[in-house]
Amino acid sequence: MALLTRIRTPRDLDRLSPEQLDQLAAEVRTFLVDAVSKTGGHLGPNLGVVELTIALHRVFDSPKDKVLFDTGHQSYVHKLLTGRQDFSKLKMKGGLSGYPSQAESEHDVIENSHASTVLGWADGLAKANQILKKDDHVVAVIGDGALTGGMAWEALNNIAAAKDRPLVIVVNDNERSYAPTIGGLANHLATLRTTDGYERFLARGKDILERTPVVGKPLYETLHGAKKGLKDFIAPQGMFEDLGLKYVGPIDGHDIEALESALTRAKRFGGPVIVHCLTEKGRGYQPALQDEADRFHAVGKIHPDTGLPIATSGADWTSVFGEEMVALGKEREDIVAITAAMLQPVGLDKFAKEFPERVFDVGIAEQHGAVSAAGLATGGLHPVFAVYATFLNRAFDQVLMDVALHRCGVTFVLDRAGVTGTDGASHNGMWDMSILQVVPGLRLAAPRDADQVRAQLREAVEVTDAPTVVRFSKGAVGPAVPAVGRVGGMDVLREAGSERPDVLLVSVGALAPMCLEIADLLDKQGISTTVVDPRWVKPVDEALAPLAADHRVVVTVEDNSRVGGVGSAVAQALRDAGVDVPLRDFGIPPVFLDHASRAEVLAEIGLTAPDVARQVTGLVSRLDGRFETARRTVEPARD
Ligand SMILES: Cc1ncc(C[n+]2csc(CCOP(=O)(O)OP(=O)(O)O)c2C)c(N)n1
Ligand SMILES: CC(=O)[C@@H](O)[C@H](O)COP(=O)(O)O
Ligand SMILES: [Mg+2]
Repeated sequence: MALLTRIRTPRDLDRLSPEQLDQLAAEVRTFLVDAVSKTGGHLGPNLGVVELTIALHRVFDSPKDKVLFDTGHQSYVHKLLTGRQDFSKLKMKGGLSGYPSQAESEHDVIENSHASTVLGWADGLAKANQILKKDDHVVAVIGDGALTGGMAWEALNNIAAAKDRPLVIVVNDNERSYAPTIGGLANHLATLRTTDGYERFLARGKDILERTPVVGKPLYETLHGAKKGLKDFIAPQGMFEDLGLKYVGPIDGHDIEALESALTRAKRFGGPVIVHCLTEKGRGYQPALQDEADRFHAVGKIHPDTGLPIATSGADWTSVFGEEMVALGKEREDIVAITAAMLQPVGLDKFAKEFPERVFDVGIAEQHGAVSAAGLATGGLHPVFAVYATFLNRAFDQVLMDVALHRCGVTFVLDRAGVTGTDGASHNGMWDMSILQVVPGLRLAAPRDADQVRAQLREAVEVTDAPTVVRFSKGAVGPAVPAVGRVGGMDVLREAGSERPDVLLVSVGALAPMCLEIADLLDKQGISTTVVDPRWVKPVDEALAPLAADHRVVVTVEDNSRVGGVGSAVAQALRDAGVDVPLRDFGIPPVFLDHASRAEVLAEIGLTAPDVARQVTGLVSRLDGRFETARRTVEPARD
């Protein structure tokens, strides 16, 4: 690491020779494999942008110039070159974020890990520079996958309209999201990739012609002057040029010299320009290159030399869902599946293998996924759209106004619901049970264990006139939590065992084991508790209000924002039923959560059994004066 450790700021790159730059790239790759194999992270994407990021920071002057990354998962090299080389706690509490972080560095801008937003940011920054007459440059790096997102095209439409507004767009084209990127855009990029770039031709032609000054130079000027016809003839630039964007490329994204040349030309262009870079996800690391599934897009801890996972997790929520989908697919031909470029991460890979014609990868296009689901349902099928909870946020209007308004039988399966933790604020699935509360007719299930995932998925796909949602956590599925009874549609997980029970504890989804632990802790305080799992949290079960009336306190516990979540809905249901029982709702506070493990985040926000039990004990004690009694008995002895 002789060179890498000497790079403290991007300006330290300026003095390096071409040979040293190649050595630096090799050192960065070695560092990435060594560090990320220990912590887990986005190894493949970052191995693919080593030379690109070095060239970017040599041509542009961050932080004066803004170097922006779409999704941000490929910003590890950027961090290494901007003074952050301790990756020992990557994505861990107190360690580096796995994405850009303004708190970490003045070189970082976009912290949002949701794809396809970088061009919007860049458009705004470029407009600000123009109005404020700042000569700062804006360069936005967007992957071929992120380019399939609708917002990217909304931004391009605006960017292309301003021919005089400098903005450099780098398309990091590695032909993959997780799997190969789908769609017409991917095909178009492939055309551009295979065409012998006009720029290369021009560069070669210029080199030859300039060596013959008498004839060459005037001839070069003539050719350059006729470049439109020449360009179309030699290398059709397709839609980017048709949109009015200057296109530079395709450029070898692993050739620092070629990259610097293209980026320098783009920087000087004085308007919006696209630099199309061809890169290789996982480059330089054989295990990644051999991994056809996703080229080590996001890995856990791995053996650095083999790439094999160190810890193999047991059954997880995702695989339980994926297996039940295959069973359902065999039973019902109308069941089809949708993914937004995440077939394997959401567990649809087995379904796709079994029913290749009944699964649709729409690209990173959740809004389109939801609307096309409305079309599929209207056409007589039952689509199951599997998506991470946090990514459904952007398709809220489509769920509301296309799926629900038209009473379409569409099932949304939200993986990574609740606190995920290590991917930072924008990855927590903490908003779905709030924003979806307002969707008329929508039914929302939160399974508590594997059996309930299977059961509630089956119940969901039976609904043909409204959207249904099944949401579950990230990672290993918890222990089976059997019901001991039933009230209305709700499972009773624990009887209070007393005539006038103190607490009705409404347990939501995967927090069931924690809720049973809370009941045990309350039991030790002489507080009797009934624990119920509503299973379908929206609409609130009609039996809940009468059941609450038989208790002295209602407590709800959910892995979702407290604001507008299940607790709020239950409180409203009690009010509507005229049941005047105190309610205390426990959930995630309305804040952005810093990256840490799920357990660390839950502890930080007080969503643990001891924390909840302590607060409920205080509430019950205050209710019946026990607190007063207790205080009197502990008053200091009179002297
Ligand atoms: C809205 C949204 N949907 C899905 C994801 C999950 N995701 C993260 S990276 C990625 C693939 C990105 O592909 P690309 O933009 O080509 O970047 P690469 O990893 O190839 O560098 C996806 C689908 C996301 N971050 N945001
Ligand atoms: C950057 C991105 O959005 C995905 O790669 C995400 O980080 C994957 O999350 P999981 O590791 O939970 O599948
Ligand atoms: Mg890509």
